[in-house]
Amino acid sequence: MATVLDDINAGVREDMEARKRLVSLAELKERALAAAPARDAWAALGGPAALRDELKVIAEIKRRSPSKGDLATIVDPASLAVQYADGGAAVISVLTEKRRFNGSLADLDAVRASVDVPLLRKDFTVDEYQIWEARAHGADLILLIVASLSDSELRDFSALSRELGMNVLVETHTEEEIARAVAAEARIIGVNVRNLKTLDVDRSVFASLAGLIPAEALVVAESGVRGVDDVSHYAASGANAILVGEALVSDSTPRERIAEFTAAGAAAIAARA
Ligand SMILES: O=C(O)c1ccccc1NCC(=O)[C@H](O)[C@H](O)COP(=O)(O)O
Repeated sequence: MATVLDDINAGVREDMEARKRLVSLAELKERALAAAPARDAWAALGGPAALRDELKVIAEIKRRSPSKGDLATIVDPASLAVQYADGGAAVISVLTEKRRFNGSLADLDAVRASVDVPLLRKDFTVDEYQIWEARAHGADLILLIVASLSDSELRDFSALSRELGMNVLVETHTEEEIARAVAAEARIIGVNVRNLKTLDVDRSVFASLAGLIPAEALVVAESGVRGVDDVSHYAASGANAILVGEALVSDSTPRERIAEFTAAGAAAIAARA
């Protein structure tokens, strides 16, 4: 039976084929190679293990989700991104998937023009075209979801992203997926506590898997942050960064929220040391 993730990926492929008819891969490559160099998302998220002294926040611009429907009316993603940056977000994630999340590359362009922090193009990457597209639109980091890709795709897409100067957030949800991410030499590994096949959110998944990730890799806890208790839980369980969508887009003071999450994370990390 097809899962939610299968359906999303099928829609992503269809939409991408339509974009390919408007902008060829050759044209996209020219644009990507002419773009300003990518910012260092690895360093922004803490860099080498010895330098990681606080919890970093990846703040997401997320309009809608398959699990919750419409989350927020984001009239101006650029001004939301400025609030995220002012609050201290290390990286801003922009969901560009159209059908299920109501995102777009126009959102990514608007955010790129408004802030200088590294940007994650948050999409369901299934084709190298999307990687060239991410770079052409100013992204610094892309998402690869292990559950959607073969080992060779994982390796090839990671290599291409690195060649273009970008970092890769490799997303996992199980022990086996972490082993595959490590084998692909991922340097930034996310554990998404949302099961993308069932949409269940189980925050305990993070603590059960984070310890399997090698110390050199940056560990990102993805999804399920609703308040400071969740932040403290993830930081105490080994997160170097958290990826937060819903809690920020549905808050009237996202800047203050990010500062609050950063402080809660720092306290939990200090207690862990
Ligand atoms: O958010 C969903 O419902 C969803 C469903 C299917 C595939 C992916 C989905 N979300 C992508 C994400 O991983 C989240 O946007 C991200 O981790 C932030 O999560 P949250 O803070 O819980 O909004």
